[in-house]
Amino acid sequence: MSFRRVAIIGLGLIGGSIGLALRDDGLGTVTTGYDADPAVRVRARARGLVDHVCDDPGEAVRGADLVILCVPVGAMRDAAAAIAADLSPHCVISDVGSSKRTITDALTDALPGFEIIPAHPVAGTEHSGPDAGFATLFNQRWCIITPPPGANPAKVAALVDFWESLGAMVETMDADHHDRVLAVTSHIPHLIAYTIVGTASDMETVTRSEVIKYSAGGFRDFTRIAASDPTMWRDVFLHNRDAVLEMLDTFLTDLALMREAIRAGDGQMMFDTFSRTRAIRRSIVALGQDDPRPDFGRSDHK
Ligand SMILES: NC(=O)C1=CN([C@@H]2O[C@H](COP(=O)(O)OP(=O)(O)OC[C@H]3O[C@@H](n4cnc5c(N)ncnc54)[C@H](O)[C@@H]3O)[C@@H](O)[C@H]2O)C=CC1
Ligand SMILES: O=C(O)C(=O)Cc1ccc(O)cc1
Repeated sequence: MSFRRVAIIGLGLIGGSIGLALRDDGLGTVTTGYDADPAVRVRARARGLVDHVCDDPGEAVRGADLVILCVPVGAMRDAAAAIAADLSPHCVISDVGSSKRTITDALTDALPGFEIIPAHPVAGTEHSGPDAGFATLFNQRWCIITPPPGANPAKVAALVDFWESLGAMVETMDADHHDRVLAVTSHIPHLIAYTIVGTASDMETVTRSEVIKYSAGGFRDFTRIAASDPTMWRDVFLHNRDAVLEMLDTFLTDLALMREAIRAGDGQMMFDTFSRTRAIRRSIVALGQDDPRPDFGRSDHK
């Protein structure tokens, strides 16, 4: 089976990118969309993010065989409740949220009896909103699908095909495992970036203009991440709390070891750690998993 009518709820960076990628896929998929913000709907129409931008969530999902919720993690439950009465009984409900356990539970609660197959494209940028999306966002990027126990295998396979048709590479895993993996590979790195940029701007002995003027490559990379959407990231930390706290404890232990090595002048410890981490970066590049977007990995990008 394949999805002929796809409804996208939330027409920001991710929803808009899915709509644009579907427009370019040549499969004739019909797309509808809705966003709670009227100004976003205006921009979505102007950019042609979907074939039909609707002013009502029910109208957007009527007749759809795939509905994808592309709203902040904390808005998933309300977005699901707003479409419940208008969903076709056969349709698949999915999402793109950055954490998976609480979303799965919220969607299962809000939409009893529907086929819910959560997903997370591990692809994005620090930009958000209806002008941020682009059709190639998912090319060669991973999309993790977290089918709940008992999910219909044919519908899971159709969702895998769907993401592959957008250019993604697909992996399936359990929602709890997803949340622990992403806590360490995405959520804590964002937390570190938000914190270090905040620390630098709060310092009394270094002025804010010096921070901006002399920011070296590493700090500039942190400022890009720390420019990510505050609503989205607040929701990620509220919803992936347990996994983030668990990984954060491990990270703080390692950071304390590093502080001790610096205090004690233990160059060997630092050299060994930095050599190990350099090897990880080199494996990512060798696998072609560094960012394929032009200029994206450069320290002087905007
Ligand atoms: N930004 C990124 O790099 C990535 C984000 N994600 C996930 O994708 C989801 C969407 O993120 P973005 O597209 O970046 O956010 P965005 O802020 O660009 O777009 C979200 C849109 O949802 C709309 N919205 C909020 N509540 C709504 C509701 N109840 N009903 C309908 N529309 C509603 C907002 O008006 C906004 O236009 C989030 O759950 C996020 O965790 C996943 C991968 C990457
Ligand atoms: O901009 C970046 O570097 C990102 O890491 C984008 C991103 C943000 C959230 C996700 O759930 C997945 C990818």
